[in-house]
Amino acid sequence: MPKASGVVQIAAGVALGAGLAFASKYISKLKPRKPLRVLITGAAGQIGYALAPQVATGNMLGSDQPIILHLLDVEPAKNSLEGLRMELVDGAYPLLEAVHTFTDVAAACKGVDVAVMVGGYPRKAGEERKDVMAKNVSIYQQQASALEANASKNVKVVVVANPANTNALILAENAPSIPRENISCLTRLDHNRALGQISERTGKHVDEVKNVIIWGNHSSTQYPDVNHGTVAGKPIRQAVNDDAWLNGDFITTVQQRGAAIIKARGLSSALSAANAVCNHVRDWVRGTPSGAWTSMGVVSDGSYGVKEGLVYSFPVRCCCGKWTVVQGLAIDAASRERLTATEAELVEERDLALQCLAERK
Ligand SMILES: NC(=O)C1=CN([C@@H]2O[C@H](COP(=O)(O)OP(=O)(O)OC[C@H]3O[C@@H](n4cnc5c(N)ncnc54)[C@H](O)[C@@H]3O)[C@@H](O)[C@H]2O)C=CC1
Ligand SMILES: O=C([O-])CC(=O)C(=O)O
Repeated sequence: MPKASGVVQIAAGVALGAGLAFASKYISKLKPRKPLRVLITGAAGQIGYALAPQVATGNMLGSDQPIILHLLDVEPAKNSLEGLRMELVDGAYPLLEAVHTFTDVAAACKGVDVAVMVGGYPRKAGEERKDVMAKNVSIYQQQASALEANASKNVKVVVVANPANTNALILAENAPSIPRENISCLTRLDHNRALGQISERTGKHVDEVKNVIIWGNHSSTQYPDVNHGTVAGKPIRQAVNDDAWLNGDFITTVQQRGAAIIKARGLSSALSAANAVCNHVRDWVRGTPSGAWTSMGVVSDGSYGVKEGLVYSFPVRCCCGKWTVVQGLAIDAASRERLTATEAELVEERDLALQCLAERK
C-alpha cells in the first residue's frame, strides 16, 4: 500500500472513530421515550393471552417504545389475570416497564394512551356475531364513561369484541368527549385474511399484495374488495386471472373465515386477532407504509355515501397519528350493492343495540 494512502486511511479511521464516539454520546443523552400505557380489557381471555406478549415485544408500538400494561378482566377471572401478569414478568421483556392488573374498569382506564377493548363474550359455532349483541353492547355502554373520565385525552381506542362495529358505535355515543376519530374497530384481521388468500392463490409473498379493502361490517356481510389492489405491482384481477373465484369463493372465504376457525379450533381466532390488533394500532400511530393503505372501522363522515355516524370499515391512510379515508376510488355497480348491503346490516345492528340497551333500563 502506498504510504500516502495509508495515512489517509488512518486519518479516515480516526475521524470515523471520533464521529461514532460523538454519536453514541449524543444518543445516550437523548431523552428516553416516555412509556405509553396500553389497556387490554378481557385480558384473561384467549386474545389477551396472545396479545399482551406481542405488545410487550414492541409489535404494536415499536421496538423503541417502553410500555406499561393495564390488564382488565372481571372478578371471577382474577386468578387467571394474575397468572398472565406473572408470566409477563417472567418474560423479562426489555420494553415492559410495568404490568398492572385490575377488576375495576375506572382504575384500569387511568391515564391510558391506547385502549384495546377485547372484553366480552365470543360467539359459539352456529351463531352470528350479532347473536352476542345483548351481552356485549351493555359492557361497551358502561365502559365508555370509564374511558372518557379516566383515559388520556388523546386515547386511541380499538374495539375488538363482537359485534365490533356496533360496540364501537355504542362506545362513541356514550363517550362524547373522546374525539370521534379516536374510536375505531378492528377489521384489520379481515384485511389480512384477504391478503393471505390472494398470496396463496398467486404464490406471491404476502408482502407483495397491497391495497385490498374491507368495506363495512366485521361480519359475514363485509365486502373484501380487490378492485384497487395489486400483486407485485400488477392489478389483482390480472394477477389472479380468475374473476369467478375473486367474485365468489374469495369473498365468502374471507367473510366466513372467523366461523371456519371456530369450527376448526372450537375457539375463535386469537393469534391472528392479536397480530391484527398490533398491525392496526402500529399503522395508526406510526403511519401506513408509503403508497399503501389499510382497512379500519371508523366513524363514517359520509364518505362513499355511507350514513354518517355508523362505524364502517373504509380504506384509510394513516400519518402522524391520524387516519384519513382514501377518497376517489371508483365503485362499480356490483361493489355499490355490497357496500349498501353491509351498511344496511350496520343500521339494523345499531337499532337492535339501542333496543337492547333501552330494554335493560
Ligand atoms: N374483531 C375481530 O376481528 C375479532 C373479534 N373477536 C371477539 O373478541 C372477543 C374476545 O374473544 P376471546 O378473547 O376469544 O374471548 P374469551 O372469552 O377468551 O375472552 C374474553 C374475556 O373478556 C372477559 N370479560 C367479559 N366481560 C368483561 C367485562 N365487562 N370487562 C372486562 N372483561 C370482560 C371475560 O372474562 C374473558 O376473559 C369476542 O367478542 C370475540 O368474538 C375475536 C376474534 C377476532
Ligand atoms: O368470528 C368470530 O366470532 C371471531 C371473529 O370475529 C373473527 O375471527 O373474525
